[in-house]
Amino acid sequence: MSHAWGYAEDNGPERWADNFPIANGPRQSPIDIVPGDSSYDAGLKKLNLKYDPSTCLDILNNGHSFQVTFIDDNDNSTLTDGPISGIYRLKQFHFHWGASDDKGSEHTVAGTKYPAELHLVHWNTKYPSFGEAASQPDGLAVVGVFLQIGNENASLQKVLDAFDTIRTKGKQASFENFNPATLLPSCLDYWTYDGSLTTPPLLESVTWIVCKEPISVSSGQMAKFRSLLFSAEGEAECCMVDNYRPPQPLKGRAVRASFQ
Ligand SMILES: NS(=O)(=O)c1ccc2c(c1)[C@H]1CCC[C@H]1[C@@H](c1ccccc1Cl)N2
Ligand SMILES: [Zn+2]
Repeated sequence: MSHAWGYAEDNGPERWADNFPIANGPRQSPIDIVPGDSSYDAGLKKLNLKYDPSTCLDILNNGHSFQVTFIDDNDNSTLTDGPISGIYRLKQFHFHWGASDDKGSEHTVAGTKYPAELHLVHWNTKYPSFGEAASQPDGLAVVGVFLQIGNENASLQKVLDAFDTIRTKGKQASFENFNPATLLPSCLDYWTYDGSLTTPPLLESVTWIVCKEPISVSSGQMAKFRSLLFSAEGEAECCMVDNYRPPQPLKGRAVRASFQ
């Protein structure tokens, strides 16, 4: 029985290929985005993100990160336009972060790491469910937003205030009436490329949409992220930090920019 994947020495990103050979596939994520190598595409539309706070359901410590999950049986919270066609529904958002402010993001920009990265996960409604979409090359669209150290982020604080109820793996609590649009930067310029989930099962089904402009997070708020645990209640405590995969080979993929 293979032990579960994680981010430790014995089950981390360098070992994922043992159980998930697609880890060495042609369209793996994240990547290092080199702005000078990206090509401006005038055909790329502006992102159209329409989120209804009443679709916000709960918050969960899934043992790899924490996620806020949304009701996705209707088109009340969607992503349209941008680099995609059709309607993609918001399923969940989650973050990746480091043990210190000098690392934590999954994507990097010309080698620069941010202390954290937000992922808003959407699935293509041409497929019957998230699970079905996750196995299709055009099934998912994830909007990535970098966090940089600065002023306290009041919107993010609403999420962090729920952490005491989900400190350990498997803990879940109701989390309602939150508008994830309040976590987006004011400028929605983006880079886009074809990639994958950044954790097992590493499915190559993601259109990545990475915002150029970061949002702010205070050092105190970053400390709150690091108060979560990978471990379940009653297990030896293991701080939830460094839950990021490093950049993967581009393998000839184009990275397009929505801005000049
Ligand atoms: N970092 S990321 O944005 O590339 C990302 C986005 C969505 C999902 C994942 C990672 C991983 C995380 C745990 C489960 C798996 C996936 C999933 C969840 C439940 C059922 C199936 C699957 Cl594939 N959801
Ligand atoms: Zn993620």
